[in-house]
Amino acid sequence: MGASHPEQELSLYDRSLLLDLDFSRSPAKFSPPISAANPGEPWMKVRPLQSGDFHRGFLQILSQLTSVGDVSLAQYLNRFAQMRASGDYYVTVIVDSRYDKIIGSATLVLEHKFIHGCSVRGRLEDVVVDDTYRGKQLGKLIVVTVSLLAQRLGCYKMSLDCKDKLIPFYKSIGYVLEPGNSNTMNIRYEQSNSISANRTAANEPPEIIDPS
Ligand SMILES: CC(=O)SCCNC(=O)CCNC(=O)[C@H](O)C(C)(C)COP(=O)(O)OP(=O)(O)OC[C@H]1O[C@@H](n2cnc3c(N)ncnc32)[C@H](O)[C@@H]1OP(=O)(O)O
Repeated sequence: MGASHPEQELSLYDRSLLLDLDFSRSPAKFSPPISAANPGEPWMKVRPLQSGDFHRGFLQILSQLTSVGDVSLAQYLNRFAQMRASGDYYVTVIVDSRYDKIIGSATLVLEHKFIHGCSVRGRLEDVVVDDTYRGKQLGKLIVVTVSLLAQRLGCYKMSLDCKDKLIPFYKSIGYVLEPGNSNTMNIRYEQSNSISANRTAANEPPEIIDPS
């Protein structure tokens, strides 16, 4: 596993944003204390998603959360480049450097608004920890990391959708069910006739493919 030229890899966002996050601002309790800068083990790193993470099992770990589908390297790199160019996607991963493998991930998406004086809201998406590493505070570590990042980036609030059984997990990190305002509603669409379904990796713009 691992990319052959990691020094040429692109980072989704500026890694230095993670180094001075103040974990004492989070209501989450860590025992022993850990942070994004010091995750507790020398072989563990918390960092932005990189262009080479396709080869480090990033999509495989997402498949422990939901269906990923048959995503090619070209599709991964195109999506990575789109997210990077937008500046609104903070996909953050935990790496086990002993095996050069992704073991956890969470995404902060920034939603730009006109309301509240052109404010920015954070959305917490796609939280997952590799099943062989669960129960070791890594879920809390990655969620607190992106939640503090949202605060650092000026979000006025951060929201998430989750299954009922995970409510205690998110409550322990400071998320609350707001009375009268805690419903998730969805409408699901057939993908077959959508514009994006017809935009395959082959006919997407080739110039945004990263060389690494
Ligand atoms: C916004 C979203 O993306 S929601 C989707 C969340 N992701 C998933 O459901 C994917 C599958 N599940 C996972 O990847 C993991 O179980 C995670 C990310 C939910 C938790 O990761 P872990 O590394 O095991 O969590 P961690 O060790 O930090 O546990 C923190 C606390 O939450 C509790 N907890 C963890 N998972 C669960 C769970 N499934 N149900 C209830 N409590 C839980 C732990 O007991 C622990 O409690 P403690 O602090 O009192 O000891």
